[in-house]
Amino acid sequence: MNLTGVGRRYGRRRPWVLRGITLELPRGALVRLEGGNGGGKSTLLRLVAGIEAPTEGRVGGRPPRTGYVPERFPAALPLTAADYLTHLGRVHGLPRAEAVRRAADRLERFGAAAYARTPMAELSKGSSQKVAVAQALLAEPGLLVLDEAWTGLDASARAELDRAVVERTAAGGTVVFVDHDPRRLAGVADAHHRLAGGALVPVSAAAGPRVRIHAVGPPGCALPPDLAASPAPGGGVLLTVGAERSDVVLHDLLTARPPWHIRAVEELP
Ligand SMILES: Nc1ncnc2c1ncn2[C@@H]1O[C@H](COP(=O)(O)OP(=O)(O)OP(=O)(O)O)[C@@H](O)[C@H]1O
Repeated sequence: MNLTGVGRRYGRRRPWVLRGITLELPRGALVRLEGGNGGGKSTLLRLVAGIEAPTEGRVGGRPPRTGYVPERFPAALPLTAADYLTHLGRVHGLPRAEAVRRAADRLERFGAAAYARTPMAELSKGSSQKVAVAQALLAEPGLLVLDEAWTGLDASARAELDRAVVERTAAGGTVVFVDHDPRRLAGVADAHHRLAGGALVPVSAAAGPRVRIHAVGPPGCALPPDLAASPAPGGGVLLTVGAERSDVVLHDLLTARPPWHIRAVEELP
């Protein structure tokens, strides 16, 4: 998906919180956003998740299912944790038995199974945050938006969320996150941007291993969406992607109609 010339302000006479934001969020990418307090990170995440619309500009190509962990999770709901998750599963279109199964599975995964029958309003801050994370992962989203989602989780739940993020991207999902700990998913993120003065500044390219794919397509064929390529000497194109994303990209190329031919795959130093 992508944001083009996006701006957001809360009222015609209010200052712009964000302005001129253009951002590519490719399939399978893990994207980190950072910035100072009040810099507009949560606002940008709400625009990406579709919770708010931009005042100007365009947000396009959002995958069909979005999972979103807000900075403040509205925990005071008149439901137990399991009933809340089951209800959300139903909203996502799951049959009841599958919604019940996934609710139990996600609570178990984040170490919150013991609180399944606890009313949401009685959960501790950390347990409530586990439910917040569980609801975002319920529908195996194609877009996962995490606003300081690790805050308040215990060590094993934090590690589980790290694993869930890597799983989502390996499955071709896009993950966008904000976290105040600079070590969070360090070396795994494909892109890293900083918000400064309402604008987005790239921090650095991915620090992790990169893979270069030399692919040759049938005449006139287009690359699968979200892939940037440079022409290869001798024909075809060269694509450089984060190693953790290379399976998704190769799969997309080989299953394109008509399929691409992969001439070489090389790990970059
Ligand atoms: N619903 C709203 N109505 C009015 N102003 C808002 C609203 N939401 C955000 N803002 C303003 O937008 C600016 C950016 O807020 P935002 O929460 O996006 O920043 P942030 O980078 O996430 O901050 P923090 O690191 O403190 O969480 C702030 O000045 C805030 O007051």
